Amino acid sequence: MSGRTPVQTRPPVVLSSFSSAPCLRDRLSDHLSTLFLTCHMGTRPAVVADFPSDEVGYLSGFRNTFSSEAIPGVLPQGQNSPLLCPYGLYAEQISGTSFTSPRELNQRTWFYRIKPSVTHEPFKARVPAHSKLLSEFNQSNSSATPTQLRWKPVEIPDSPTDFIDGLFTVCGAGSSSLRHGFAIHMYTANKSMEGCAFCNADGDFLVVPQKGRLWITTECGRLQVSPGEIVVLPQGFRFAVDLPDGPSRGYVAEIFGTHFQLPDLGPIGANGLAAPRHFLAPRAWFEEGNHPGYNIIQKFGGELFTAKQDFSPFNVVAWHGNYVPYKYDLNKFCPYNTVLFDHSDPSINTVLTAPTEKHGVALLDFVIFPPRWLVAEHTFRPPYYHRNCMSEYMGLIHGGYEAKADGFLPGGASLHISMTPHGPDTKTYEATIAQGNEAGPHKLTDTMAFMFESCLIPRVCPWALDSPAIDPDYYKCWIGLRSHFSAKD
Ligand SMILES: O=C(O)Cc1cc(O)ccc1O
Ligand SMILES: [Fe+2]
Repeated sequence: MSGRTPVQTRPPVVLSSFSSAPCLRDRLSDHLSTLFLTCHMGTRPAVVADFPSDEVGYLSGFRNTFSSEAIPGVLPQGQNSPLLCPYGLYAEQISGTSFTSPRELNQRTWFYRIKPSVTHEPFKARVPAHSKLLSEFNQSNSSATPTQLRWKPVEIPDSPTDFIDGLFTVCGAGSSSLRHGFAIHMYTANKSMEGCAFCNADGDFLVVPQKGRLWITTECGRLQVSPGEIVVLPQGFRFAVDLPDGPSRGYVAEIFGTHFQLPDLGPIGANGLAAPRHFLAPRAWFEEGNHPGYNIIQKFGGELFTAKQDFSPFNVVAWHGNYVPYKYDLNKFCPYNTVLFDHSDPSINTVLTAPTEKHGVALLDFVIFPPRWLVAEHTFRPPYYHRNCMSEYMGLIHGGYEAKADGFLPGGASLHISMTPHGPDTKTYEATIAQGNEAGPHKLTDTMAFMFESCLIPRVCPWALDSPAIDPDYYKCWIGLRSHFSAKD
């Protein structure tokens, strides 16, 4: 993938004309990357040329402690908070866990930035308010329903809509203010965010783009995320989403009070599933100069607040720490499965898990159903019929899903809440039985479905239940299942 395609991304930044210190860009040393030079030499163009390519653009590893500097020598050595930081930068820490969290869980990052993020006018309720975001679920704002729910892909709007305006909550449980729970959102958007950055004070976003790439600028640097990849934007990070392809759609899981981890591998061993080195964090990248009227849009308690400032928040010249945004390519996942008989539980393909305090019980598991070989003998190979104490929200990135012959489309979704029965539709059942025991090895191709699975029971938002995308006939996909019973086998 080339990261060098010119595209309209961030709006122009007016370069500072009053700085008494030499401008940072005049102090670039020779070995700066071309990438950096493109963005920062000369008068800053209205077009930012490129986002990083996967080959060179990122730092690799899950939960590593990273260091990154856009100008060599900027990172203070030997301490976090020198009286004067190199190049006259401000030191600022972002804490993703309490100061006293155990060391193996503790997450924080130090930013070295041109101005600290506190330099803004007071937060005010955003006008117009966003009416379709929730971060606390109760009887007054959402419904509990045990029925099987399915949605067709939501239409992408014609009117100009950016990532923030196009985000809407589907369902969730718990509360961001009690630091326990989750929300599932979708977004449909068609234009880049302009003159503003988003900051989610409520929780971490795990974004699953289904259509259209997302070019995401964060305080740690920039990430290019394509459908088939996911990105985690942790609580409190400021970010802006550009849409180089225009119309875009995707899914978002938001978790309150915890962060994602890699699952333990148990008897699988030391390797397999998602490899730590395939998680990619951005390299330091910054914008310099004045930007009058820049808005920070903060989601706090599910409501949006805005604060004005006169500079871009993407002014971090160097950083170090282990609390970072990151992306992961689902095609790099190494799936495990049954090799002789029976159907493995879907937990076998967990990419990331957000734990609760109960061992083995997830606040939110992110599980995928990637292309893979099916080889099980004398086995009903599609997902079994089941009821689960956990709740299952599913989405489809591309292709088809093995349990549904039709009706579950890329960009669509389903929700099977705790103990609600579900499983393969009638067509899938009949076709599988028709193959008989002689089915040989078969490769599932052109598919990438996923599931957000939670121990909490989500309530569904009224606009999701009333949506024109809801499939009122979903239950009919099972109604045709006939009795094959015969008292004599
Ligand atoms: O319901 C679903 O389609 C998800 C799912 C898949 C599977 O292979 C086994 C159990 C399960 O819940
Ligand atoms: Fe299921």
